[in-house]
Amino acid sequence: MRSSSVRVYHQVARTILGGHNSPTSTSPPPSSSAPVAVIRRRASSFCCSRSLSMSSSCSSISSIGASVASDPDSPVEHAKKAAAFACGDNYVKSGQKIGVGSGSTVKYFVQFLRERVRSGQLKDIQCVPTSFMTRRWLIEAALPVVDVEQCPRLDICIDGADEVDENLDLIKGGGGCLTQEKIVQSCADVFVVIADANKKSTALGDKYKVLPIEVVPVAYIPVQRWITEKFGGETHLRISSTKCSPLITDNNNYILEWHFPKDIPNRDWAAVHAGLVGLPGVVETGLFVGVTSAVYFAEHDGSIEVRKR
Ligand SMILES: O=C[C@H](O)[C@H](O)[C@H](O)COP(=O)(O)O
Repeated sequence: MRSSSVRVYHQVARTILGGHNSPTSTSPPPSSSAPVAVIRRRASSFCCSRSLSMSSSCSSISSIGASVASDPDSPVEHAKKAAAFACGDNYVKSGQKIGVGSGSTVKYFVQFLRERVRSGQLKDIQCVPTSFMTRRWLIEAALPVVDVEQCPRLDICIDGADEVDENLDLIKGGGGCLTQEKIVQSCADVFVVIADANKKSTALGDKYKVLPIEVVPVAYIPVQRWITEKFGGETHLRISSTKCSPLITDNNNYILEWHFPKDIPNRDWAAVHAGLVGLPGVVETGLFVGVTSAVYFAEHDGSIEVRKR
């Protein structure tokens, strides 16, 4: 099922950036049949927010950079912030239990929560982070932090993505946080994504060439073999960009990067995910299939496009 779209234009940026649940906002409240809105802020250039570098010295390992430290005044960062604030204004309400994703776009969502709580527009929220870094950001913002042990049911989860296809299915895990992200997303009634427009594609793999897969360390070699035998393609162990060792996840596991074949049968990513997590030693994959309610894209020209399932 493809997402649908309608365009709505908006000329006043402060409605996006400032007005909590503003009655003048042109973004409609979410509903299953609501159209997609595009909120036009301003014309601007755009650049990629994440770099991916693969080691060429060894065919079985790869390294991946964390989010590149971007210029906070760049057009893309302004657009990411606007997308995070617009999403927050449309979905977040007082009293909610909120899953908070990971990555450079989610950092603006934490900023949104801090500002709205400080201004008194949001009250009595509880935040469940999906990574060490997000937990730190929430603590530094003096926001109430809990975990899924205390809050196993969440009203909403808002997260970033590495690729979003036309069905709003996702590849996630570029920052290595996929397992906690999947757990928190699965606890939430509604899951919404905020992402820069470079993440938008027709089919998974068009933009983001690898699927992150978290594995128990002792199993990484057999899992690599099984993936290649069962599904084709190649897998590389993700190596830390700051030490000469594998990247260790928040759960003390490794990440495999699967360069999957282009011809996944029927693009049945749910079947691929099920096959992968059935392999002994595989903890989770970065595939988020059929779970996204809406995506707020930070567009190249500074506008926001909202796609809903
Ligand atoms: O593991 C990392 C997460 O899946 C992130 O949400 C994803 O990589 C997007 O990050 P960013 O907003 O920095 O592009």
